[in-house]
Amino acid sequence: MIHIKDLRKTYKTPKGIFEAIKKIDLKIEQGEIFGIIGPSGAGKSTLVQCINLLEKPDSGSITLNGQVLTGLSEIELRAQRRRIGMVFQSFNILSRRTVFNNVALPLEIAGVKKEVIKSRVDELLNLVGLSHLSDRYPAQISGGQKQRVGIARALACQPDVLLSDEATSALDPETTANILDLLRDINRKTGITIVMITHQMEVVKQICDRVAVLSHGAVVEVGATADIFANPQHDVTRAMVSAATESTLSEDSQEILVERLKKWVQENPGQDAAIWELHLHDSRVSDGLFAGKANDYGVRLSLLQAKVEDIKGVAVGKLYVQVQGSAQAILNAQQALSNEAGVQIQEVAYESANG
Ligand SMILES: Nc1ncnc2c1ncn2[C@@H]1O[C@H](COP(=O)(O)OP(=O)(O)OP(=O)(O)O)[C@@H](O)[C@H]1O
Repeated sequence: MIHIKDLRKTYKTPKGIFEAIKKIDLKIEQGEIFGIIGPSGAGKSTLVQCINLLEKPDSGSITLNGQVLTGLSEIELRAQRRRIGMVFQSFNILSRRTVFNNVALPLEIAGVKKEVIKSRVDELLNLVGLSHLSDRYPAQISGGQKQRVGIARALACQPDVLLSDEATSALDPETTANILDLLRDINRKTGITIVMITHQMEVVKQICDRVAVLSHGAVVEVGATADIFANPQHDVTRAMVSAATESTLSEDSQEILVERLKKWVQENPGQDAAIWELHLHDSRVSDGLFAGKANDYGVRLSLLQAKVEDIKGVAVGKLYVQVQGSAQAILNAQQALSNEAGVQIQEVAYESANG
């Protein structure tokens, strides 16, 4: 659908040539919601500008449904731009036009007949849930509603792709979730391909089928969202996944738990006890841990705290457990769980019977 091949883009700076995009190769399939994520400065905006034809790459190509977009004349570019609907972080809607007239604008520019515009805009406002606000001005609607106008306007000319550039970054979490639900709904109803450029792993987690992780102008990892969350390979991805699935023990709870751990060891001579933080990346942990395997190693596990989410069918999160048994049994269990069950274990506290 979209094929980005060997894309490179440099900028001239007073310090010399800066490689904003070193080399990007990506294939985005028809009908999918594809996320492009990366930290600040990774090259996301540069990539968006190359895809929407506002920046000319130094080399490489971008093909949309078989049509090579790079290397077109200005007139050809103008026509091709209509095939890509853009949604922006700052909404970019016109304050002097009503909701209806904002959505109608691209159709007016394209020279579409008035009655066709009316029915098309009505249909779009219905799709984004804004029919009742069609006569309002931007100052009279909320941020989330403004973004709905932006989405309806982006879809007006029936583009092949919806390119969302940080569309939810300025919105609160609840409104973000509503806008993401709307985008997923539009994707299901119309089959349109959606490319989500974002620095928020939350966005990827909620709606993207696949994701590419960008760092320093290159794709460092690409795959199905569930796989990326379950088994992140690159440091940048790991940091982003970890931040998005964060669950930590507060200092207060940690103190209380450590006190309890000490007490337990005093009351149970010859036994050690520890608190482990387990990083859960797939369902193996439930088989490997709570289905009784821990018993095989002569330790007892009890759950202290857990934050586990289902991301496209994969359990991702963190568990805190208390583990009790002989020093050797705890060590054996730790090694077996990390080696055989692939569970990442970090020791938060350890109390030994020997003091
Ligand atoms: N016109 C320009 N001239 C020189 N350098 C630029 C220009 N535009 C971007 N850059 C540099 O290219 C790199 C990538 O920038 P870009 O804006 O594409 O990153 P980004 O991932 O979108 O970051 P952010 O999330 O902060 O917007 C940055 O180091 C930036 O300073």
